[in-house]
Amino acid sequence: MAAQRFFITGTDTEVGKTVATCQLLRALARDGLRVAAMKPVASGCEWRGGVLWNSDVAAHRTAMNVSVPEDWANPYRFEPPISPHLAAREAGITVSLDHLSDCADRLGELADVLLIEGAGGWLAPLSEQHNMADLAQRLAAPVILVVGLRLGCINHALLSAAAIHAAGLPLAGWIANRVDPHMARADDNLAYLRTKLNAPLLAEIPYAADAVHQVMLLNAVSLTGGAACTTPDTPPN
Ligand SMILES: Nc1ncnc2c1ncn2[C@@H]1O[C@H](COP(=O)(O)OP(=O)(O)OP(=O)(O)O)[C@@H](O)[C@H]1O
Ligand SMILES: C[C@H](N)[C@H](N)CCCCCC(=O)O
Ligand SMILES: [Mg+2]
Repeated sequence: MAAQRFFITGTDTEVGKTVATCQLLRALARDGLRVAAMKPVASGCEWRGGVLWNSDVAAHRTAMNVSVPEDWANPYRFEPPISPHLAAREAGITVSLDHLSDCADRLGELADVLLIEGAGGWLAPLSEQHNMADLAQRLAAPVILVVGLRLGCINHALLSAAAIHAAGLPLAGWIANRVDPHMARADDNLAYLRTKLNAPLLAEIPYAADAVHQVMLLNAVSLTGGAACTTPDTPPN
C-alpha cells in the first residue's frame, strides 16, 4: 500500500523544517511505522567524492528506517545556496513536477509514511512556472507547517496557512519550533497562534543544540491512524 504522505513547509527558510522532519520521522518510527523522507529539490549542496551532497538529505537519512535510492529521495540537487528556480536555471535544468511525482510514488512503495521537505517557504519557486505550493498540490499531500518562533512569525504563519488553504490542501497540523532562545514573549506568541491557526499543534520543539538528533514529543494527535485530529487543552510539560 502506498505511503501516507505529508508536505513539510515552513514560515521561511532556516526555520527548522529539517529538524522537524527528522524528529517526526523518529517519532513515527518509534510507533512501528516504516518512514522515509524526500527532499525534492536541494540548493546549497557541496561536492563530496564527486557527487553533490546535501545536509538536509544527510540528516533525513539518520532518521529514516528504510533504505531508499538517493535519486528518488533527492532528485534535484544544486550547489549554490540560492532559490531553487535560480539554481536550476544556472544549471540549465528544468525541474519537472512529473518526475518529482514519479519519485514520490516510488518512495511511497517503500514506506508507510513519506515526509516531503520543501525548500524555503510555501511559495518558494522551483522554476518560472512552478513553486512549492504547486508541487504539494501535484503530490496531493496534506501540509505540515513548521513555524520558527521568532519575531515576525505570526504574520508569516498566518499568511502561509491562508495560502495553503487557498491551494485547497489540508493543513494537517503545525509545529512550533523554538529557534530563538531569546525571543521575547515566545509563549504569548505561541498562544496567539494556537487560537488563530485552524489546525492541531502537533508538537513544540525546544531550543537545543542537538535538536536535529532528537525525537519529537507529539501531542495527542493522530496523523496517521485515521482518527480525528485533536489538540489537547493543556500542552505537555
Ligand atoms: N529547535 C532548535 N534548536 C536549536 N537550533 C535549531 C532548532 N531548530 C533549528 N535549529 C537550527 O536552525 C538552523 C535551520 O534549521 P533547519 O536546517 O532545520 O531549517 P530549514 O527550514 O530546514 O531550512 P532550509 O529552508 O534551508 O531547508 C539549523 O542550523 C538548525 O540546527
Ligand atoms: C538555500 C536555502 N537554504 C534553501 N534551500 C532555499 C531557500 C529558497 C528561498 C526562496 C525565497 O523564498 O526567496
Ligand atoms: Mg531544510
